[in-house]
Amino acid sequence: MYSVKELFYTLQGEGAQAGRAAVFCRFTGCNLWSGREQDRATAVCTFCDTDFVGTDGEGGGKFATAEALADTIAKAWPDSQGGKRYVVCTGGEPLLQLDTPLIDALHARGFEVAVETNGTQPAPPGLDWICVSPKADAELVLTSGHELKLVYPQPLAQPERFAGLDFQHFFLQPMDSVLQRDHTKAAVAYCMAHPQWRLSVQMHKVVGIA
Ligand SMILES: C[S@@+](CC[C@H](N)C(=O)[O-])C[C@H]1O[C@@H](n2cnc3c(N)ncnc32)[C@H](O)[C@@H]1O
Ligand SMILES: Nc1nc2[nH]cc(C(=O)O)c2c(=O)[nH]1
Ligand code: SF4
Ligand SMILES: [Mg+2]
Repeated sequence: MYSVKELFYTLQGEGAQAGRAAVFCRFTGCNLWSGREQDRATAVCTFCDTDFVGTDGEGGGKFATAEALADTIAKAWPDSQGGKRYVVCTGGEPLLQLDTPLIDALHARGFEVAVETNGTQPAPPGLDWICVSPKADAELVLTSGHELKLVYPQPLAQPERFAGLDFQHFFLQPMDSVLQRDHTKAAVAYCMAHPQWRLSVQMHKVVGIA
């Protein structure tokens, strides 16, 4: 059984694949925050910008089998020609639910499968794109992948801690909050001083899409 908060077609807004059309499958639940505002201050991850509680979002629901969820994801892809089908599994924490049967079912329907993860869980084999976003107070177990995307600033998770890990791309993503403009300035300055790192602007928020 898979529990999905929302499922929709949009453009990837973050990281190296920004601008690419994708079906987003947002799984319910996270191991670093309950999702309730009254628990935020005491959570391991306190800056989350996402509602991942329940199954009541656009396209959300409970799916009894990998085939049923993969069919629904395939239906969200347009009929138009060209380009590789792309699905981004996110959440909440997708690696609490994403498993080999679902990856296989998505591959069988012609999808490249990407994941956005906090890196606290091992990844099942076969993923085509792994984005790890470490959180200061959570142990990082997933130390390789395609991109490491650090929300910045996190005083107890400096970029230096992650710069030597086995990733193809290193991004700083300014923390969205009332201080977003200051965070962006700080991230720009860090990337200019440390060219290994690139800036990830959350493009979907700029252009006003989901
Ligand atoms: C909502 S999370 C879901 C996936 C997974 N739980 C994770 O944390 O990577 C998706 C992405 O948004 C980032 N994110 C969450 N809150 C943010 C914020 N306030 N500002 C910028 N990025 C944020 C996360 O670090 C992650 O890269
Ligand atoms: N457009 C868009 N791109 C995204 N990239 C990562 C997202 C996420 O919430 O995981 C996200 C999202 O919520 N929307
Ligand atoms: S780990 Fe990801 S989904 Fe969980 S609270 Fe943090 S940003 Fe949100
Ligand atoms: Mg998001």
